Amino acid sequence: NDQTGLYSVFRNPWHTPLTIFIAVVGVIAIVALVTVAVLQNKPLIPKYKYGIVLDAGSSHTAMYIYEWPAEKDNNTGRVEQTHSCKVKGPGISSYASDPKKAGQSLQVCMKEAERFVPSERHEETPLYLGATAGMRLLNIENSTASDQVFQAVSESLQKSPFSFQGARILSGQEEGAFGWVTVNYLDDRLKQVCTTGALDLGGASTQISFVSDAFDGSESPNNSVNFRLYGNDYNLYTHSFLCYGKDQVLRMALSGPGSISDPCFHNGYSESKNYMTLYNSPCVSKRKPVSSPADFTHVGKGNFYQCQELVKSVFDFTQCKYTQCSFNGVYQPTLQGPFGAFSAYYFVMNFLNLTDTSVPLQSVKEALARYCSTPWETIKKQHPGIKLKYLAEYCFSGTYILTLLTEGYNFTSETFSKIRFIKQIKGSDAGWTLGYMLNLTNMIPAEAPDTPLLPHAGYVSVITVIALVLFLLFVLSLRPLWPRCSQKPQIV
Ligand SMILES: Nc1ncnc2c1ncn2[C@@H]1O[C@H](COP(=O)(O)OP(=O)(O)OP(=O)(O)O)[C@@H](O)[C@H]1O
Repeated sequence: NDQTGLYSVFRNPWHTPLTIFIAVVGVIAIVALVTVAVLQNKPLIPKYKYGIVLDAGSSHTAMYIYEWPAEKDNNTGRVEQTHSCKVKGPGISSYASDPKKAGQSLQVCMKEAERFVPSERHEETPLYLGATAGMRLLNIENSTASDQVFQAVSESLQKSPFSFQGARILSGQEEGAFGWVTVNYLDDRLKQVCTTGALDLGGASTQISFVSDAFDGSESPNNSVNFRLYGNDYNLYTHSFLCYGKDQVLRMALSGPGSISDPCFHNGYSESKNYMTLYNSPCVSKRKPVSSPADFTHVGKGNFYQCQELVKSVFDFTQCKYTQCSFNGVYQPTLQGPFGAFSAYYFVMNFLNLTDTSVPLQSVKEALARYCSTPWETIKKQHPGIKLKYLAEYCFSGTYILTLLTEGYNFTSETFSKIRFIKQIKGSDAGWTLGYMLNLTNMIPAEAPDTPLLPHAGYVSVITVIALVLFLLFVLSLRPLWPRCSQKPQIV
């Protein structure tokens, strides 16, 4: 019949119930496969965990909040600083005569932490307080007062909703080593053989830490720290010089020869200062003159080269019982690799516009010499927004930094260019706090964690391509069932 004949002519050979069925099932299977692949392996909605570290330094206390994806505790480079808070007032060691105030001073930052860490995470968030050189000095001077300060800050931190893990003094070695861990963790260097050395300049101590092929720890075991991180063994050289932070060195330089007319301060600078406050530190107490007036006038004369000589006088280069030393008879192996210099190294060199280490060392010194010889009145006019105490000290601090690096640690004009002055790396402050937390939370495994073969997008693409190929093969395998077109026209 005509109607059947017409239908036969225009009928698509694929439109048989079987091919339609195969096609539908195939498409559903691919969609299902890809959906499962996408959903199964998709990163979960970020759920973060938190850790808080208080850095109780000699000049001030700072709070750092770190966060990391909850399911990735063990992966390198995933812990980030999400917030920091500067505690108002001086460092906790300055509250020796009124310890309660040390505890109270932390409260504003702790309240801030309560807002930054989601409340459902408060209870499980570890909170640490580590104290550095200021408390080391107070502990030497008056251990009862130091205990009382710790008692007061611990009581204050126990009141917070976080999981307080204790307050303690870090040894100089820990401070240096954890600073090195922080820099290398943030730089993603910990899976590599070549690491970055760490230079930290605080108010009361300074640390140098680096890996050197020439150092196996045998010559000076006290300077050796061994780590096994991500499957690599590191033998780190580290040393902390107590009293060689920039505030204490300033006292030493002031109480040394030429203390009243000071080449490290600008011409025209003149301030009345108190001898008692100058000498109330174990770093300088021995230098106190037998009979000194209550006050003295500190007058600047702005001369970099004389300042350099004065600063050099605080280092002892006369004794060394090892093959080589930095200063004060402390062993130091040959410098190796790039270095990151942070804390006061950065604050000072950044202010002086001298962070570019591709500039020859001689030109850096000349620039600093020009700055030091600028009259105090001009300096004040040029930098109206800067805290006067810092402003007055930049000439001294810059001179101390260059002298420490070159005369103290033996950086040459060539190796000076390997130093990077840094404040932060990828948004996290360089300093010991991150390394300290990573260590205490066991976040850096000794062995390298297994990494997935492919990134997520690559994985989904591979699954999709394989699914398509399988589907095509399946359809081809059904070839015998395919409807065939008749060779002859159907119209009779
Ligand atoms: N913007 C700035 N300009 C100049 N100096 C600064 C600035 N900010 C801080 N400082 C000083 O830099 C020094 C180092 O500061 P930092 O906070 O790193 O040390 P700290 O932790 O108090 O000392 P330490 O580690 O020895 O206990 C201190 O003397 C501090 O007063």
